Amino acid sequence: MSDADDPVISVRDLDVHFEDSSMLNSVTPSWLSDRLGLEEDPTVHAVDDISLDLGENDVLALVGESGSGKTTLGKTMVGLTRPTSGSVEYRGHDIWDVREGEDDEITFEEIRRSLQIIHQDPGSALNPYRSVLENLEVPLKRWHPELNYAERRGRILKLLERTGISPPEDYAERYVHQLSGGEQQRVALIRALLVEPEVILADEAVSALDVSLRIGVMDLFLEMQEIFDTSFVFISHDLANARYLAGKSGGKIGVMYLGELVELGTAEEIIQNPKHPYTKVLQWATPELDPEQAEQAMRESPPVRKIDIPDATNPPSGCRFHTRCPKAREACREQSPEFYESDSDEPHKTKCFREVDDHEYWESEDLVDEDAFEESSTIDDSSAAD
Ligand SMILES: Nc1ncnc2c1ncn2[C@@H]1O[C@H](COP(=O)(O)OP(=O)(O)OP(=O)(O)O)[C@@H](O)[C@H]1O
Repeated sequence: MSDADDPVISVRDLDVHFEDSSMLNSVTPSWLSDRLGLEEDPTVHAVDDISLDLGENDVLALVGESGSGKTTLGKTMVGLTRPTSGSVEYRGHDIWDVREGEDDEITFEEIRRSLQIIHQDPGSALNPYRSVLENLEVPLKRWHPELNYAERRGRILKLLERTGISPPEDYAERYVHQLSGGEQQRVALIRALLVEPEVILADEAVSALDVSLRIGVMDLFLEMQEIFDTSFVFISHDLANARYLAGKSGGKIGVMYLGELVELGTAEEIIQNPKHPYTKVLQWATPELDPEQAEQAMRESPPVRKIDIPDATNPPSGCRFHTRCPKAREACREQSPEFYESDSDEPHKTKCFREVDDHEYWESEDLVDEDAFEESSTIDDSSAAD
């Protein structure tokens, strides 16, 4: 973070829970739920007890498997999802107090403008029946009504050119469906940038792109971040993408597991010196991070126990990863670890008792037997890192 004293977004003790409205629960009468052992109105712990800051011109890459709470955390950070408890502040103002008129020092409109989102499917933010120019005029008309048509067009053409969409006059007249996936994502980024936001939440924004196009779009994010001084919250299930973005921008990687932030640190710390056993699983499942070591590692068992991935409606007691962790001991089942500062030169925090030399973890009984590991030939990469 560029200025630790003045975060743009500040998250404190954040919980976001949902009532489970899955089909099975919503259509099952209560007498049958009882028989099937389904919990009535089970609560999904999408995000639990997370605190973090996002500074100016900062990059935070959130990684973790599907359902770990990345999107929920990101959307709550930009004011799209309401916290169940805890707070999310934009420049010292509780976003939901502002939204509900309890803080009128700034307007909610101002917050909405400052915190933008781009999605995995850029088409969802763009109207397919309008030209690129017409699509990009929408935010400018809303937020800069003082501009006339020629001024709007001038700004849009300049940004198209800057983001590598050339010739801009030609592309401005095209319809969205006439653009490639990479071009659509660039236009979605321009749409977000045109309102001069302070933070852009990019939710799996490169996942749908061909591998060859991903680097180009990530480079564009980095270039735009520098030019516009915009902070990025970048969500990805892929540790390699997270490393690329956070590493090149001097940002951080946050690793999530079952609704909790389990490790947070600079990209190099997370990649070169991972502390949490779950981060080591993600690293194992991302061989492109270090192809030389990966070849050896793939011959060994993955560092995770062979069990069904727990459910966010009923997270395990104590450390949530203890049911899969190869290092789990009795203390992990009984107590929840705090977010301990790791012993390294760069900022690095880990939610694991192994960071505390004199923790009773070290004296408690092992929970793991040798047969409990995945066969390396049968592990499903998508379950480890998807
Ligand atoms: N509106 C909602 N109502 C009920 N449950 C929800 C809702 N939104 C998310 N969840 C649940 O919250 C948990 C976290 O979901 P979330 O989408 O934040 O995870 P994620 O890490 O972004 O996953 P993915 O990569 O699959 O999008 C999941 O169990 C999900 O099913």
